[in-house]
Amino acid sequence: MRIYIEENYETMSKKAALMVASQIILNPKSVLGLATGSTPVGMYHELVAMFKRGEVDFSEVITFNLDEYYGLPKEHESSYYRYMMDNFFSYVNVPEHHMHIPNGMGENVVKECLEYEEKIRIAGGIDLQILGIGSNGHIGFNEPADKLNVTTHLVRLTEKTINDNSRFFEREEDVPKEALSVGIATIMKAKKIVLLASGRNKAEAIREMTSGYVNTQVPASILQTHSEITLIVDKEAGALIEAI
Ligand SMILES: N[C@@H]1[C@@H](O)[C@H](O)[C@@H](COP(=O)(O)O)O[C@@H]1O
Repeated sequence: MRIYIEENYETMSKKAALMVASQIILNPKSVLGLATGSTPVGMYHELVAMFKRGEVDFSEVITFNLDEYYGLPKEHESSYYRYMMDNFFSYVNVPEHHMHIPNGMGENVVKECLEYEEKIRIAGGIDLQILGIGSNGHIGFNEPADKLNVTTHLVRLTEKTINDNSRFFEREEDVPKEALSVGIATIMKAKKIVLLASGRNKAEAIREMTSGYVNTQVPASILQTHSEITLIVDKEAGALIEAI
């Protein structure tokens, strides 16, 4: 595992944006796995700035988002579809038919999940997967559990995640209780993975995911078994890392 401990959120975001841009410059047809949450916002804004300066072109890039709330219309201000539009897609030239976000309103969830996996496979798999991390160690919406789902699935969110994510909703009871998420193997099959974390409330999760042990109660810990994983954290999130 490559670990970069950055001075602050801004330098973390710039480094992540440079990694994405280099990937696209080397392979303009790259398939990107994208994350939401507050952590990658700075990276997206940096990529938009690079695009506006003509430093990176997304016209052949294909994207797959990790997850979406179940039962939330995509027009809802807190949907991950809206997040992606507002922070990234509306400002760059990823063709619309190249953008993929799980459909949280599909009538047949099982079919929806199978089709999502199939689309990733047909695209040739993910070249570069961007991840954030939940304060409980979740990646995508793969929540701590005794068993982890391998492929895209419907997941019941934990109280911790509902509480953490309530800041994006008017009231905590408005946070959907379920979500669609790609699975652990969907993530692990990515050729390269970059995980970002910022702030003191991620320090325990980062310590656990770099502990040298795989623990399904900290889903991100499985990333230690990936051969091309880069962790970019700010000083606060990296404060408890013990072994490098
Ligand atoms: N499903 C998303 C994750 O993909 C994200 O990594 C995590 C952390 O979010 P934040 O960056 O806002 O702390 O929260 C959400 O639950």
